[in-house]
Amino acid sequence: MSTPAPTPALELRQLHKAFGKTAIIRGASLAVQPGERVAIIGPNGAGKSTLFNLISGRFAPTSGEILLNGRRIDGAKPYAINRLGLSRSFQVSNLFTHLSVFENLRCAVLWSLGHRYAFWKFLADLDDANDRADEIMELIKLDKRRDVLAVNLTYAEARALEIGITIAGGANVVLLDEPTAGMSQSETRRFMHLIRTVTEGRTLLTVEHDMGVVFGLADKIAVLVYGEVIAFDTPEAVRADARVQEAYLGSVLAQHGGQT
Ligand SMILES: Nc1ncnc2c1ncn2[C@@H]1O[C@H](COP(=O)(O)OP(=O)(O)OP(=O)(O)O)[C@@H](O)[C@H]1O
Repeated sequence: MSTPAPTPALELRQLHKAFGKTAIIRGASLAVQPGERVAIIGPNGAGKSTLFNLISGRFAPTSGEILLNGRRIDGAKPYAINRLGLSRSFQVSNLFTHLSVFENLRCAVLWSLGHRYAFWKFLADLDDANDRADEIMELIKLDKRRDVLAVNLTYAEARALEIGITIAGGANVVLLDEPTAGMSQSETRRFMHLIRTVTEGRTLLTVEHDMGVVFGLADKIAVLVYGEVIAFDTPEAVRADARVQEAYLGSVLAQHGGQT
């Protein structure tokens, strides 16, 4: 008897999204297994951000299904999806700039515990939240910057804090939108290592334009072209896929002098 296939951590089934009469996502399907790191790539305007907005609940799909750990979430509100274990990176500008690194993390932990309304529970959980904030701070390597206000962090540090906040609630599916955008090459290399550490044991979905990051980080790559997933496979298989070469990757590799 064969063992049943595991429930995907995240599954898209024939997802469609139109803005007015313009179809942007056109039957996208994808099944991401628990613990996989997946990069979504594709030409400008292919619908990558729209897909993230659908998964995280910012937009409701026109049709199709989204399942998180086997449970339908399409059309659910972002906070409800977050409570079910999916977290999306916030932009740096969403940090509390005049709180310290530690305070930002503690706020995120407390928010995820759902104690923003009950003050007595808030106090009881403060110790736990402090411990958890300390743990995350070590994980994102900002423990030496504990009391620095977010406004005074370097760009890369702020992005690390953003990722810390993203995982503060213990989400098992993490969406990162261009995590290394705006970083130097050496910062990018360090940051890839940090993303690996922080997402260990979690499922990661990332939109990324930097092919070095894509091929260095992802277990699998999903290629989105005109709102459809035209390939979903290992980096080696995607690189060798003739349709991908033709639709997208050929031109990207040419721009990068064939380097990935
Ligand atoms: N809220 C919206 N209303 C109308 N059109 C939208 C909306 N959001 C996105 N679009 C359109 O959907 C298309 C896909 O945009 P999207 O940002 O998802 O692509 P992308 O693959 O993330 O592109 P890029 O790589 O350039 O960031 C674009 O033509 C965009 O103008």
